[in-house]
Amino acid sequence: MSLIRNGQVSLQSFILGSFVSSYLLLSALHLWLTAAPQWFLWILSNSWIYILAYFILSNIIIRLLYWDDEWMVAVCGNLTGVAFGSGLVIVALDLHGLRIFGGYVMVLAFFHFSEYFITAATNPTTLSLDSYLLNHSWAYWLAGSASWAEYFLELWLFPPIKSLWYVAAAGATICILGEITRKLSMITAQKNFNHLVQVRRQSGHKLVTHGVYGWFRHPSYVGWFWWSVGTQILLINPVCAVLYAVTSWLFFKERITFEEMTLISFFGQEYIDYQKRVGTGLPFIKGYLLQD
Ligand SMILES: C[S@@+](CC[C@H](N)C(=O)[O-])C[C@H]1O[C@@H](n2cnc3c(N)ncnc32)[C@H](O)[C@@H]1O
Repeated sequence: MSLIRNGQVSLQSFILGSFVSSYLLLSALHLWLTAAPQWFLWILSNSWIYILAYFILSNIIIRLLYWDDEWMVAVCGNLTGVAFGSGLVIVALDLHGLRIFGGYVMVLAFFHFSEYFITAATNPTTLSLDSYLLNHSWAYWLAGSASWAEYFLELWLFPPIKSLWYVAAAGATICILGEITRKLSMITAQKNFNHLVQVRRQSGHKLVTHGVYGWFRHPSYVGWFWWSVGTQILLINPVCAVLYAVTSWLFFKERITFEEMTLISFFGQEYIDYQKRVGTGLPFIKGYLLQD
């Protein structure tokens, strides 16, 4: 599996961005940094100033290193990297008591970076800036905004519920398992996986039924469904946990029905036999069954 240039750019810029977590090392060493210039010690005196300064500096470095379409790939890679590294700083230092939110930021940032990176590694011909899924849909970011609003409102009104660390740990575990399932699907399906549901069969498109596709017919949707619900359990957001479960379920039910209509038109009896052997993987979703 070779990695095309934009995949490398994305990885390099994600790593550059995530080095914002160097704050942890530098702040631990600050007593030994007496010879450092005053302005540097001032930046180091406040984690948020350091994060902002690092973000600006890393964007300048990226502007100097990458050109044309590589630049925007690097801007997005760096953005997800800085978010991931900042989340790590917040988790490690429990900044303002926001450890759980920091963990959520790490999960979110890694998801978007890895969507691009795994697409670059497995199906590079379909790779575009959209592969970061940062511009997924207005509904996706509306849902994100609602979850941030719920988190901070409840943190303000009922702070004790936001310290149920074992609930957050269960949410983080669900996110990690969902993320692994989704990425395993992309790696298993390779060029047969596409972020956009195909309505015409591409040459070379083969039906995948092995690996995770032997467990579920829609493993990447299973992974994404549980990942999205897991983010709300991680944030200990009871309202959004229910809303995310219901809206994601409705979304995937409709999408799977449509996708299976196309898959039956591509693969005919081969897909119908596959439907008989393997379930969709999502609770109470049967898919598009011709005999119904
Ligand atoms: C976003 S991918 C999702 C794949 C699958 N629904 C899943 O959850 O892992 C959508 C594309 O995968 C293709 N696809 C779905 N299931 C497939 C399978 N078992 N074998 C090959 N292609 C498949 C569809 O044609 C569609 O273009």
